[in-house]
Amino acid sequence: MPGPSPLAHEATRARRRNPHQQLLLLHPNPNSRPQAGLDKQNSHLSPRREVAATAMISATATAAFLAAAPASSSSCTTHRRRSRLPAISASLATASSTEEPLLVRAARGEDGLPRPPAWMMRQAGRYMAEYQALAKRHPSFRERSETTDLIVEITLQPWRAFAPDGVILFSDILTPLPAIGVPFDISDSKGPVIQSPVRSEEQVRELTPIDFEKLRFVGESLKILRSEIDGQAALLGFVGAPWTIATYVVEGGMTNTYTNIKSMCHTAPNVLRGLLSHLADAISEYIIYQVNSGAQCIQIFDSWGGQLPPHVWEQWSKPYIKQIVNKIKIECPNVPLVLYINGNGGFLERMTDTGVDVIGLDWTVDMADGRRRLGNKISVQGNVDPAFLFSPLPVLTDEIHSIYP
Ligand SMILES: Cc1c2[nH]c(c1CCC(=O)O)Cc1[nH]c(c(CCC(=O)O)c1C)Cc1[nH]c(c(CCC(=O)O)c1C)Cc1[nH]c(c(C)c1CCC(=O)O)C2
Repeated sequence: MPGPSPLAHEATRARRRNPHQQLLLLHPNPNSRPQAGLDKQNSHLSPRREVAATAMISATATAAFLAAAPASSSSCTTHRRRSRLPAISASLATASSTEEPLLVRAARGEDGLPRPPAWMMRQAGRYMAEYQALAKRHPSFRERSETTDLIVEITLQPWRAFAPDGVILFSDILTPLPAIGVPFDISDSKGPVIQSPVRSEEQVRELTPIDFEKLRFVGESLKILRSEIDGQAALLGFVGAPWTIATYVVEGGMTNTYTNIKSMCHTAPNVLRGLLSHLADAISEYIIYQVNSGAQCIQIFDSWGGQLPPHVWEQWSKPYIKQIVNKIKIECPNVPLVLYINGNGGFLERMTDTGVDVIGLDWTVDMADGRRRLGNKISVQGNVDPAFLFSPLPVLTDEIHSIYP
C-alpha cells in the first residue's frame, strides 16, 4: 500500500516524465470567439478562473461528501442519430441547447459563446491538501480510484475549490484493464505494474470482452457526479488510446524506451494488431458506458503516441483511434471527443482526420500556430505550461491572455 511520501515520490517521478498537471483552456473555434467590445477580462477568462488557476497550488477548501442521488444522464441510445457535422453548422448550433454546459458547446465548435471554458488536466489530486489528507486515510490508489464514494469526493474537490467548467472523473486510463482480463497494480516506486505483460498470441486470445460488472464504480460515480454538478459544468469522462494502453500492457509498466512494443511492430505484428483491436473494441464500449452513465464529453489520451515517429503512429495508433471515433460517432453522435497526444507538435495535421471534435495542444505548440495548422473546422484546447501555476498571479494572467489574445 503506498504511503504519502512514496506517493509523492511517484508523483514527482511521473510528473518529471509527464508533467501533465496542465491548465487547459478549451477554446472554441476562432469564428466563435467572444465578440469584440466585450470586456477584455471577461472575454478570455473570468477573474475567478484566473484566481482559481493560481489558487490550485495551495488550495485547502473543504469538500463535504455528497450523498448519492439519481442522475439525469443522456444515454447514447436515446440520442437522435445523425451524421457527423462540421464544427460550425447552423443545425448543430440549433440542436445544442443553451442549457448545455459551456465546455460541451465549445467542444462542438458552437458559435457565439461568451468566453472560452477552462479546466485543468490532472485537476484532482496531489497538489490539494484535502486530497493528501484523504490519501493518508486511503493510501491505495486503486482503492481511491475504484470506490464510488472516494471517486465522487476526489472528483468534486477541485470543482468546489475553483469552479472550473469541466469536472473530470477521478480515474485512470488503466482502470478498465482488469475488466478485460489484465490485472494490474500501482506500485509506489514503479508506477503501474502489469504482472504478466501480454506479448503472445495465446495471451491476446485470453483477453475477455469488457465486463462492466467489474467497473460499476465508474458508472455509479458518473451518475452521482452528473446529478451533483447539475449542469453547472461539464462532466468529462476519459479513456486511454489503444496504443498508449498497450504500452503498459506489453511493457508491463512504465518505460522510457518502449523497446518491447516497438519491436513487436516488426517481430510480432499480428499479435500487436490483435491486442490493439481488442483494446479498441473494449475502449469503444467503455466510452459508451461512460456516456450512458452521465459523461458529457470524452477525452482520449494517446499520451505515448508521440513516442512514435509520425508515420509509424499513422500505422499503429491512428487506425485504432479512428475505429473508436467512428463507433462513437454512430452510437453517441452528440458527445464531443477530444484527442490529446503528449508532445504533439509533429502530429497536428495527422490528428485532424481521426474525426475527433477537439485537439488538445500541449505547451510545446504555440496556440496560434496550432490553430493555423489545424484550420477552422476543429476546436482546440490547451495550452498553458503548468510551470506558470508556480508564478505570481499577474504572470499567469498575462500568459493566459497571451494565449487567448
Ligand atoms: C502514475 C501513473 C498512473 N497511471 C499512469 C501513470 C503514469 C505512468 C507513466 O509515466 O508511464 C498512466 C496514465 N494515467 C493517465 C494517463 C493519461 C494522462 C497523462 O498523459 O498524464 C496516463 C499516461 C490518466 C490519469 N491518471 C490520473 C488522472 C487524474 C484525473 C484528474 O484529472 O483528476 C488521469 C487523467 C490519476 C492517477 N493515475 C495514477 C496516479 C498515481 C494518479 C494520480 C493520483 C494523484 O494525483 O495522487 C497511476
